[in-house]
This record gives sequence, structure tokens and C-alpha cells, in this order.
Amino acid sequence: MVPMHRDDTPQTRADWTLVVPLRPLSRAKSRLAAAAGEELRPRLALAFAQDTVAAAAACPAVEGVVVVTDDPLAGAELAALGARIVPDVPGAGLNPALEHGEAVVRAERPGAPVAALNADLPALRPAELARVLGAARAHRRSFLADAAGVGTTLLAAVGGVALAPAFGGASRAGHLASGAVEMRLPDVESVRLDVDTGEDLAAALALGVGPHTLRTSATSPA
Ligand SMILES: Nc1nc2c(ncn2[C@@H]2O[C@H](COP(=O)(O)OP(=O)(O)OP(=O)(O)O)[C@@H](O)[C@H]2O)c(=O)[nH]1
Ligand SMILES: C=C(OP(=O)(O)O)C(=O)O
Repeated sequence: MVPMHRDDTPQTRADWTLVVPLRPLSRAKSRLAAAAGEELRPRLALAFAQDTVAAAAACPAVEGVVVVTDDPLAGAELAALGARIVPDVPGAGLNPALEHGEAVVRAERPGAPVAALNADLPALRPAELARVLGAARAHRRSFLADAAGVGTTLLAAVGGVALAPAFGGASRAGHLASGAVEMRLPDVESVRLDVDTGEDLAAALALGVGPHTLRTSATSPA
């Protein structure tokens, strides 16, 4: 989130709002339990979200970060990083949570470009996110597949276009079927590397994670 300068190119304009969904930490990152254990799992889920939000907030293309969560600890920690916290839609699930966050943003700024970003990107780098959001300006709706090539880590919609999120499972195919354009970009691994398993965590640590995940994973057997 940086002020817009007169000579900013469209690629670096800070006008995107990111909507980051986060389920309660007590239930988050269940697939990590096998590698990390039940004590570390919720702490890692929080650390991933902190590193994701901190990197997103530091991205020169980003105007603001909205986190949709009912978790009080995560809400407080992520608000401290500059995120706006919006309550979840109880029992509705991931896509309604994203639509709710999008509606909150667009009620205030109907023309805002909006992107949904997973909260499990601990290696996220602001410059790589800026490249993705710059590319997303060329399409009405576009997305980035996750590192496995099965899911989605980011779904973007320019002003006046609904996100229409279809996250969950094989969402790459779902987003393609919905008409969203897949962005195929070099050198944006940090935006694609979502961490679901111990193997994913090892890959993120090798790429380089943010300080919260680095500290928390130091006690992890993953
Ligand atoms: N606000 C909100 N976020 C959700 C919900 N369900 C999933 N998410 C978030 O959506 C993103 C992708 O979620 P998943 O990969 O399905 O769940 P996860 O907790 O990250 O991992 P698993 O438990 O292993 O599936 C993560 O940032 C989750 O915290 C929900 O009902 N509400
Ligand atoms: C919900 C998704 O993420 P994950 O791979 O973390 O389940 C998805 O890719 O649509």
C-alpha cells in the first residue's frame, strides 16, 4: 500500500483491494496436522496468514487488504498488520465468505478492482504479487493456478466485474469453465505456492518464507 505518484504506470497503481479468507484457526490447515502436529497446526495457520497479509500490504499495486474471518486472535493480529477485518458468513463456506468481502469493498468503492487471495502463501513476495495484479488488469476476470496446477491461489476481477469465486478442490478447472482467464506468468512462484501439507511447507521454506512462518516453523518437525 503506497501512495500513488503522478508518474505511476498502470502496473504500479495502488488500487487493488485483496480479499483474504481465513477460517477459524481451530479448524484451519487440517492437512498439515499429520506433519506439524495438533499443537503447531493452528500456530502455523496464523503465521501463514500473517506473512501473506504483510506481503500483500507491502505490494505497490495494493490499496487495501480485507480479511474475512471470525477468528478473534487472527483478526487482532492481522488488523495489527494493517488489514481490515470483516466477519464471516456463519456456516456458509469459502466462496460466500469471499463474496461477502467483495460486497463490503464494492459497497464503498463500486469501481474497485478486487482479488481473492488465499491466506496460506507464506513465501509471498510483494513484487511478484504486483506482477500478477498488473497482468490481471488486461482481463475482466482472471486467475492464477496453485503450484500443483490443480487449485487457485488468486482470482481477480477489474472494476464493475463480479469475482464469482469457485474455490475449493480442483478450482483451476472450475475457474476456467466459468470463463476466467488463466494467467500464465514466469517468476511468480511465491504467489502460487500455497501450503497445505508438510511437503508444501518444505517447498515454501526452500523458496523463503516470511518472518512469522520462519519463527513458528523452527519448532515444527515438518
Ligand atoms: N472466511 C472463510 N475462509 C475460509 C473458509 N473455508 C476456507 N477458508 C480459507 O480459504 C483458504 C483455502 O482454504 P482450504 O485450503 O480449503 O482450507 P485450509 O484451512 O487452508 O486447509 P485444509 O483444512 O487442509 O483444507 C484458506 O485461506 C482458508 O482459511 C470459510 O468458511 N470462511
Ligand atoms: C480452496 C483452494 O485451495 P486449497 O488447495 O488450499 O484447498 C483452491 O485451490 O480452490
